[in-house]
Formats: sequence, C-alpha cells, structure tokens
Amino acid sequence: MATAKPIYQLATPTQVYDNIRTVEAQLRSCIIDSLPERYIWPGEVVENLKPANHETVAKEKEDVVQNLAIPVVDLAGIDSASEEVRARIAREMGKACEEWGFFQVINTAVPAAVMEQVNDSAREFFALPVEEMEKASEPPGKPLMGYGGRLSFLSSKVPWVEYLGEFHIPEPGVEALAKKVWEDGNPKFCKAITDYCNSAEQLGLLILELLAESLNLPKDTYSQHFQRTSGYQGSWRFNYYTRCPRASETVGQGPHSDPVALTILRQDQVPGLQVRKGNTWITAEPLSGAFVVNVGDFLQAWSNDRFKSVEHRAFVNEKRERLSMIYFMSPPPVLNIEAPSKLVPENQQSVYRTFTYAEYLGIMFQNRVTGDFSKKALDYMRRETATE
Ligand SMILES: O=C(O)CCC(=O)C(=O)O
Ligand SMILES: [Fe+2]
Repeated sequence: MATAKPIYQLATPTQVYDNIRTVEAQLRSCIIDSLPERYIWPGEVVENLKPANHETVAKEKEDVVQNLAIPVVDLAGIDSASEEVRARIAREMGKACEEWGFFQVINTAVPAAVMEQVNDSAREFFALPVEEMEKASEPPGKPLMGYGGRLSFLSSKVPWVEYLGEFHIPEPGVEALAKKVWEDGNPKFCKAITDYCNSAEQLGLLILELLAESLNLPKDTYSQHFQRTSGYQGSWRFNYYTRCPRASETVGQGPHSDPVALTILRQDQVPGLQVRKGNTWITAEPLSGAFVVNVGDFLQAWSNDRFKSVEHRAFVNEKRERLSMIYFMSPPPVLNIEAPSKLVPENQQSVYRTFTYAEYLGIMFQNRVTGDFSKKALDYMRRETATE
C-alpha cells in the first residue's frame, strides 16, 4: 500500500540562498563585479566544462572523442506483436545501461502535444517576476521541491540553476503548488504537468520492463515496485539555467549521480548535460523528440552493478538560457533493495548489502551535513568484501 509520506527531511536546517536572477542582474549592472564565492566551483570541476565533443575540443583529443555519443535507442515497433523486435530493443537498452548508464530514447509513445504543453507551462512559470516565482518556494528542509535556487544538496557549492518541482506520486501533485502562484490555480498549467508526469511514468515503466528483460529476469522484476499502489515516489522537476555572465566559473549542476532508480529527462535544443565516460565528459546532444534516460543509484544496486549510475553534470552559458524537464522514479522508501539472486554468481554475495531508500537518504544527508561528498551514498552500502 501507499506509504504515508515522502521522505525529504534534512538533518539540519538548510541555508536559503539569494535568487540567481538577482545575482545575474547585479552582475550585468556592475553592482557586483564577480560571482559570489558560493557559485564559484573548483578548477577541477569547471575545467573543460565546454563540451569535449564540441568546437572547443583540443585538437589532439578530437580523434578520441569524436565518435563517442550516448547511445540512441529507437522504440519504433515496440508495440508490434513481434517478440523479436522487443528483445532487440531490450538488448540495446541493457547494453547502453551497462556501458554508459545513459541512453537517449526516440519514438516513444509520449505525445508531442503533451511535451509542447509542458514546455510552454515551464517557460510560463520561469518568465514570472522573481517575487511571483518565490510564492512557490518551500521552507528549508524540503530540498528540490517547489521553486528555488538549488540548495547545495549534492555538493558543497551552489550550482547556477533554478528549479520548480513537486511529487507526482504520492500526492500532493501540482495543484497545491499552482494555487500558491496563481489565484485560479492555473488549470492549464496543472493539466500540462499532470499529463506529462503520467506519460513519463508510462515510459519509465516500459523502460524498467525492458531493462529487466535484458537481464533475463521476469519483466516485472523492477516495474512491480513502481505501481501507484506500491508506494513508489515519482517527482517532476524543471531545471532552468538562466544566462550566466561568468559561465566559465560555475556549473549548472556539479558532477553527481542521481539518488533515484530512473531519470527521464527532456532537454531543449541548448546543450548542457554532460556524461562521464572514463576521463572524458561527453555532451548529451540535444535530439529533437528524444528523452535522455539514466540509471540512478538504486538500479545500479538492484542490478548487482550490471547497470551503472554514472556521474553527469551540466554547464551553463552566457548567451542562452536552457530548460530541462525531468521525471524521477524512486523506489518505495521502506522497500528492501537487493539484487535478484539470478544476477549474483554462485557462491558469491551480492555487491551491496540489503538497504532501503530511507537508509540511503539518511547517509546522503549526513554527507551533506559533514560536507564530505567524496564518497557517494551507494558506496556505503557496498559489502566490505566487495570493495577493493
Ligand atoms: O538539466 C540537466 O540537463 C541535468 C539535470 C540533472 O542532472 C539533475 O537534475 O539531476
Ligand atoms: Fe542528475
């Protein structure tokens, strides 16, 4: 049955930062002449921030990276009765998740009109004056929900991004949020977001089935935990990266892996998302109509490390703002995550001990409090014997 409440309690009160729009305006009108220190990321993070596979690439690196691109999985034909087509698609998807942790998926069943409406709605919100947007802010302690400048949730520095987000499953949904901003609750906005979440959820369930099939597991191995009645947590978030007058000093998102099972992202035509491949960062090239999908930490554990939850980051730029719209799927907080025995070689233990999302979040927040981001939460779940 549905669990009572989403878990988002921070261990300590969180600082609320200034609004990025204000900082941007101050920089442009020379009231301040540099980015506030909290937005300035260390050299090793901002280094090579421009896409390695873009025009700024150093010539000698070009040969190495030019053929590297996040795999594209085409869902065309998935609804045909052909088991062969489905099995091929599942194999491609599984391979992408093993080798990259990321893929772009095209020809999904998500209607273009749904994506157009949600895109318009997101932009309608971010075009509001700051005071209006701030009506959707949540108090500290509920990170990444409502409207905000990103709190330093996954990092000790503040990224150059604004967000708007809320839980889709379980409720409250978007209505309560919209009522804070618009007197009439903006029914069109609510419908756009609800339709988007419902479509993204369906896509996510199909992907989870295909990924299980790719591992020769029963197709509902993962998807059964992401039903409306299972208490899974589904949330939507829009990331809006305004133009940044000092784009080379900061990031839109610092390097992180996602603390979820599955992430489904629609980006606009402005590049920004980069995925780690070995020692290189590869840009997820904007592909019209595609969703960028990635494995989160839970799916990595749940697949006994077959699928990889890979580090990614986002850069910002001086000339163009950028919008990404995301649907995150997280397991029920109290569900025991353990790799199916079929994935664990005989006479061996699973790579991770059994743990719950709630336990994982506790560790993640603890890291935040101590400011130690050197080890990700998932690594604390690794069995001693499995670490080198
Ligand atoms: O906006 C993007 O392209 C990346 C966003 C992201 O990685 C996140 O919000 O977790
Ligand atoms: Fe992410």
